[in-house]
Amino acid sequence: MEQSAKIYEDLDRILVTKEEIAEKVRELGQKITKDYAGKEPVLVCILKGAVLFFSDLMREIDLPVTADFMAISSYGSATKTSGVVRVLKDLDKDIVGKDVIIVEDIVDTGVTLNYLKSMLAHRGAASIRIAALLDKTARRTVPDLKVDYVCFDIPDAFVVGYGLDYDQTYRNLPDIGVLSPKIYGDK
Ligand SMILES: O=P(O)(O)OC[C@H]1O[C@H](OP(=O)(O)OP(=O)(O)O)[C@H](O)[C@@H]1O
Ligand code: HPA
Repeated sequence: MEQSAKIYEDLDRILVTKEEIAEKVRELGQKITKDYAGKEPVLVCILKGAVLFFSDLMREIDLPVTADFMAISSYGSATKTSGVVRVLKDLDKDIVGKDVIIVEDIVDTGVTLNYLKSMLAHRGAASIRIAALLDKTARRTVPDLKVDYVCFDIPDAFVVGYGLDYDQTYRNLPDIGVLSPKIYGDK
């Protein structure tokens, strides 16, 4: 871990190791393979945070999936959601009649996914489910949001690594850790 030693110094602790991530992602891939047997789901990656989870998860799904990408912006400052969701890059293909699985790195307040789910539902998808790597339920402000697949429930702390960032940094950590509050102060 020589290469990442410097950024690891900014963590209070490691929350989920890369081995634990790999195991859960494998299990989730197998579950989705069973649940969608006979179907060809569209996996929608929500950029940028979900990109590592997405690429690992799709390799664990033994079905003819297709992949599409959407970029959105919801965070006002680096650590606080603005509550306003903007689409920065839309899907390439339409999803009418498709079984869609939205792949996200983290559900925090739930505002982003709630918005995305209803937007994609309005476009006529046959079904929409959410697969999230992390779920921070303590911060939920959208209590009705159903998160169909979750790898890890986590406590209310700002986390980075395996795709998750603070100010666009730390996404390349193989593990997920709690960022030391001294790094972000009151941002
Ligand atoms: O449940 P919420 O409170 O809405 O927060 C979750 C959203 O916040 C993060 O995105 P971010 O805007 O940080 O973009 P990124 O994926 O590019 O890091 C994350 O990827 C979710 O999309
Ligand atoms: O804890 C978090 N870390 C990184 N990005 C996030 N977006 C919402 N919550 C988080």
